[in-house]
Amino acid sequence: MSRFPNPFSSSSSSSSQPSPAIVPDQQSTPQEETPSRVRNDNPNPRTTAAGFDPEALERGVEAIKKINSSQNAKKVFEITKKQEETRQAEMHVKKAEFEALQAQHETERQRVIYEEQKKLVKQQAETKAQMARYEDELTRKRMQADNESQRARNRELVKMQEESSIRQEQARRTTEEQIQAQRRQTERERAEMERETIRVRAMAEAEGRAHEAKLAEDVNKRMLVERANAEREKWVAAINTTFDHIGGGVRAILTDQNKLVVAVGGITALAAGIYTTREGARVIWGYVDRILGQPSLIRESSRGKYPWSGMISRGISTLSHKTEGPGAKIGNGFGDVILHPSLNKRIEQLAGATANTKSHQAPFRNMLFYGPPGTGKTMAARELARKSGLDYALMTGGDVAPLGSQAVTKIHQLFDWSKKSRKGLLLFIDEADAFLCERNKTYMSEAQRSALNALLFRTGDQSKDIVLALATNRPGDLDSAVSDRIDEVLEFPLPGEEERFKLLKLYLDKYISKVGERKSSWIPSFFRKEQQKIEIKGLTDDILREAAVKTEDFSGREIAKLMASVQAAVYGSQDCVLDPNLFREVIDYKVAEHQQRRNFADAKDGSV
Ligand SMILES: Nc1ncnc2c1ncn2[C@@H]1O[C@H](COP(=O)(O)OP(=O)(O)OP(=O)(O)O)[C@@H](O)[C@H]1O
Repeated sequence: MSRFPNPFSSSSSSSSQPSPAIVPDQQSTPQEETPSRVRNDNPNPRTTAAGFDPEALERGVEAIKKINSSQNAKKVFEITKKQEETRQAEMHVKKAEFEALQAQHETERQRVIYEEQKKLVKQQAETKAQMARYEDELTRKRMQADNESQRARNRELVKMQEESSIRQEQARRTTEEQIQAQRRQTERERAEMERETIRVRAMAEAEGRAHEAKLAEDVNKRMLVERANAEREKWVAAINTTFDHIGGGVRAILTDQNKLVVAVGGITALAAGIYTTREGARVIWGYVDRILGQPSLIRESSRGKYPWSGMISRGISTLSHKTEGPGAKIGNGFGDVILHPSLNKRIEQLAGATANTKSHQAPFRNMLFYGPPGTGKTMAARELARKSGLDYALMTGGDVAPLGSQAVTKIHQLFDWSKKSRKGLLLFIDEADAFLCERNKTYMSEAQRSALNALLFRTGDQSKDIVLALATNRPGDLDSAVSDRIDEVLEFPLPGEEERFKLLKLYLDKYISKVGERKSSWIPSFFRKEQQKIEIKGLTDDILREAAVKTEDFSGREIAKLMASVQAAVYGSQDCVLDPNLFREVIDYKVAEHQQRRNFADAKDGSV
C-alpha cells in the first residue's frame, strides 16, 4: 500500500497542504467537474483488454495542460516539487520509521521466535525427559511386574516342589508304615507260632515227663512199700525189745524204793541241765553273732557270715577248683563281665590303684557306678574287689527303709563290721538312690533321713578300711552330700554290638555248651544233680553276630535271659538239639518281646 499522494488522482485532495494547482481546481466550475463526476458515475468504465483504465492518465494530461496554461505554472511546479520533496522527506522519515518499526518488529519477531524456539526446546527437553521418565517408569514397572511374576512362578514352583516332596514323604511313610505293619504282623504271627510251638513242645515234654514220672512213681511206690514194710518190721522188733528191757527196768525200780528215788532225781536233774544248757547257748550265740556275725543289711559278702565260714568256703572252693585239673583257672578275671574295652580298662586301672592304695596305707577312693539296669554294675564291683584284693560286701538301698528306727543302728553296725576286715572291704550299695536320695524330698521318712545322716557321718573322712561303691540307675537323685563323697564316676552303658556278640557267646557257653558236662568234684556224684547235655548243630559265629545286630538296646541281663530262654526252648524240643532255626526263632520272639516292652514303657511315659 503506497502512502504517497497521486497528483493525478481525484482523491489527492486528502493531502495535508493545499497546492496552488488545486486551488484553481477547487474553484473550477461545475462544468469542469462534470466529466469527472460523469466519469465516476460511469457504470461502465472503459478498460483495455488487459483491464487497464486510461481515465487517470487522461485526467493527468488534462491537469498538466491546465497547469501549463496557468501563469503560475512555474510556481505550481516548484510548490509541487517542494511538496513532493517534503512528501518524499516525510516518506523517508516514515520509511525510516517504518523500517525501524519493521526492524523492531523483526527483532521482536526474532525474539519471539527465539523465545518460542527456546520454549519449544525446553518443552521438547521436558517432553523428552518426561518421556524418558515415563519410559523409565514403564521399564521399572515392567521389570517389577516381571520380577513379581517370576517370584510368583518361583513360589508356585517351590510350592509344587514342596507339595510333591510332601506327597513323596507321605507315600514313603505310608509304604514304611505298611512294611512295618506287615513286619509286625509277621513277627506277631511268628512269635505266636513260636509260642504255640514251644507250648506244644512243652506240653508234649511235660506229658512225656509225667508219663515217665508216673511209671517211675509206680516202681518207686512199690519199692517204698516194700522198704516201709521191712522198716516197720524192724522197728516193731526193736520197740518190742526196748519195751521188754524198759519193762524189766521199771519193774525193778518200782519194786526197789531206793532205785525209785535215784531215778526220779536223775530225770529231774537231766531236764534242768538240758534247759539251762539250751538257754545259755542261746544267750552266748546271740552275743557271738552280734560281735562276729555279718550285719543283716549285708546280702552277699566274700567274708561269709562268720570269720570261720569264710575260711571254710575258701577251703571248699580251693578244693573244688583244684579237683578241676592242674590247669584249672581260679575265677574268670574279667572274662565273665563283658564291658566296653575303655570301661574295662578303667576298672582294671581302678583295681590296680585300689590294691596299691591298700599296700601304701593311703585312703581309699569312693566310686559311683551308674547306667541302665542289668549292665553289669554289681558284677564289675565284685570283680573290682576281687582284683584289688579286698573283701566284698553287697547291700541294697531298698533294705534300709523297712528297718525304720532300727536303720541307724544297723548302719553303724555295718560300718563297724566292715572296719574289721583285715584286707579292707569294698562296700557295694546297689540301688543307692533308694536310700541316699536328696534329703529334702517330702516323701522321705524321718528314719530314712537319719540313716542317710548316719552314713554321711561314717563316710565324712576318707577311709583306709572301706571303699564305698554306689550303683544307681538315676545318679541325679543322689543327695549332694553323697555325690560330694564320690571320687570316681563310671558310666555303664548298654552293650554295643561287639559286646552283645561276646555276651551271646559267653552265655551260649554257660547255659548250653557247658551244660551237662561231668565235672570232677569232691562232692560225691550221688549228691550232684547233673543237667541233660545239649547238642549244638551249625551255630556259627556269623549267626551269633546276626543275633547281636538284632538285639540292639538289650542289656547284659536281657541277653543272659535270652540265652536262658534258648536253653529252655532246647529242653522243650524232643531231641535236645540247638540248631540255627531254633536259635533264630527264640531270638526273634525275644526281640519282639523287648520291642513290646519298650512300647509299653513309652506309652507309660507318654501318659505320665
Ligand atoms: N556286662 C555284663 N557282662 C556279663 N553279664 C552281664 C553283664 N551285664 C549284665 N549281665 C548279666 O545280668 C545280670 C545282672 O547284672 P548286674 O547285677 O551286674 O547288673 P546291674 O547293672 O547291677 O543291674 P541293676 O542296676 O539292676 O542292679 C548278671 O547276673 C549277668 O548275668
